[in-house]
Amino acid sequence: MSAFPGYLLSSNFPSRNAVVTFTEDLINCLFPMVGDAEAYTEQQCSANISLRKQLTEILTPLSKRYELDVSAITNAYLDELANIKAELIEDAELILEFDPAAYSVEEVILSYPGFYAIVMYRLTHPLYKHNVPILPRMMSELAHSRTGIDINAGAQIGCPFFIDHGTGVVIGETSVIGKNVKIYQGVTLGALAVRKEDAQTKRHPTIEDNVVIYANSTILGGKTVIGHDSIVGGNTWVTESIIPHSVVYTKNQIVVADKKDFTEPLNFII
Ligand SMILES: CC(=O)OC[C@H](N)C(=O)O
Repeated sequence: MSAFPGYLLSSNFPSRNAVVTFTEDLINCLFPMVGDAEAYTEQQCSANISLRKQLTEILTPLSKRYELDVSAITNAYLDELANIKAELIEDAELILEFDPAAYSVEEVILSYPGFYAIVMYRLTHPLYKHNVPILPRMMSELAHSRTGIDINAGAQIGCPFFIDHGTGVVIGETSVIGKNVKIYQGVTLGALAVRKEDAQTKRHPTIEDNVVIYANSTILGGKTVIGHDSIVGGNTWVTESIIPHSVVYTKNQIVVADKKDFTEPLNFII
């Protein structure tokens, strides 16, 4: 009988509880009214004493297994929080501006699952860029389990970004999304083929600025580009690039692209 792999007994990994606490504290520092506002004063958060300690405690055991400069990563990450917060406020304001069912930016911040998923994405992406293993995935899967929205920390997502309703949204690791993009529940930005040997290649689509993708549409492939200012209608299957200013939708099970009400570029039937 083969022995169990040693990692099962290793203490070199972050505990789930530590990751949940770190995540909650991060969010409470960015948006004190989400948690216990009095416990997270601006002063405390700018000092980041507790966050620094927590991140160091999470990364130190990982650094025994992976090459990580714990203090450089921790400093760089905490320095990034102010920019992350500024971007998130822009995201929340776009949601308020675009969703007729949103009545205040506070409502968006406190309640929208799409906003929560974007918060977690913006908090995990810098960790991914610093080549931190496991932690960003644990955080994004926490958001996935809470919202049904699966955004891989490796995706590159511009600001502002809007996800409405959100359940079932999947945004793959090598997706690139421009500014001012809006997506609805069930949208998949996925790979055309799932092969382990493609791990280092761009497998997921590029969505340019000002695109809207309505519910349950699936856009696949690393070379697939949805041109800026386009609309992808609900339930549409797209595996080829779409030129800017298109409207793409499914009609009688056939995908067609029509001319949008713009003066320039012509559209085409695919
Ligand atoms: C979203 C998606 O295409 O997932 C498939 C696989 N995990 C990959 O990243 O390629």
